[in-house]
Amino acid sequence: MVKIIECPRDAMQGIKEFIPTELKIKYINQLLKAGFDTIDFGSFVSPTAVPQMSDTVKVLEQLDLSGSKSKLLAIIANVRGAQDAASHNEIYYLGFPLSLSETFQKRNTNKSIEEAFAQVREIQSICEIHKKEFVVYLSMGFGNPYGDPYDVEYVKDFTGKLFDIGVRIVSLSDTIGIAKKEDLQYLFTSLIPAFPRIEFGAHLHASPFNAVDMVKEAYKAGCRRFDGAIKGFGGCPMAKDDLVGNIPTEKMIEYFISHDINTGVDLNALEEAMAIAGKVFPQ
Ligand SMILES: CC(C)C(=O)C(=O)O
Repeated sequence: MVKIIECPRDAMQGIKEFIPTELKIKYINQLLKAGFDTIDFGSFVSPTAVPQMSDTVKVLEQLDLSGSKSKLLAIIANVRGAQDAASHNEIYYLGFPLSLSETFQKRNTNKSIEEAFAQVREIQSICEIHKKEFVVYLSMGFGNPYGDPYDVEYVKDFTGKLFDIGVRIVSLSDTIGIAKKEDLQYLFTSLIPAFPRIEFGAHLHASPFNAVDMVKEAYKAGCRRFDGAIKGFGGCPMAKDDLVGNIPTEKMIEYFISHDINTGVDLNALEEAMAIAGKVFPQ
């Protein structure tokens, strides 16, 4: 069994033209019928920084969770966002991107890694108080284009610090799609045995041509938690001008089905969601 985290938030956030709230609601409600483990549905971040996500609360209010086995995840970028998100009972996971690259951390949040880590500490305790699960995304998890220090020992050390403050889910995020198969293999096979009490995930960005190969490599290396977005839409608008898409969910599912690996996803409901995606995203 693998956990599939469908990320309409990541797919939508970089689109300049505002997607009508009603259409977002319709799309996410269909995704909720498809049986994904989790839906990364929105973010509690500055509407100036990410205007597309400014209607996250309105969207949340109209989501139909009855009968859905999916859990909702909201991305947050600071303590205030965490408090806002934690006040909503429907939200199960808070997800915080913490960069392994000092340059990207500053560019993305105007904070140093040390300052961001102090926020992680506070958010961890907010999650404990509000009984939320906390997912830390290690952005630039496979290296960075800025020449900032990076190697597997550095990632291990970072993960150890997160473990020490109580974090139990860490998702390695290939923010700009630079991971190679060997990196996935090396990183997951080093981290998973070193931290048996942490659930590791893969939030990959890749071209449609090598997306499935990347998933395959991460799976072989022991990863069981995978983020994706239907048709590979999306990418991080803070990282690059030309977005590198998400892993196309339907391709990932095709791969798992062909290897008899259960995803829990209902293919008919997925197909219906893909039809709506055609209206949500500019082609
Ligand atoms: C917030 C994280 C998960 C992200 O979208 C990324 O790093 O691409």
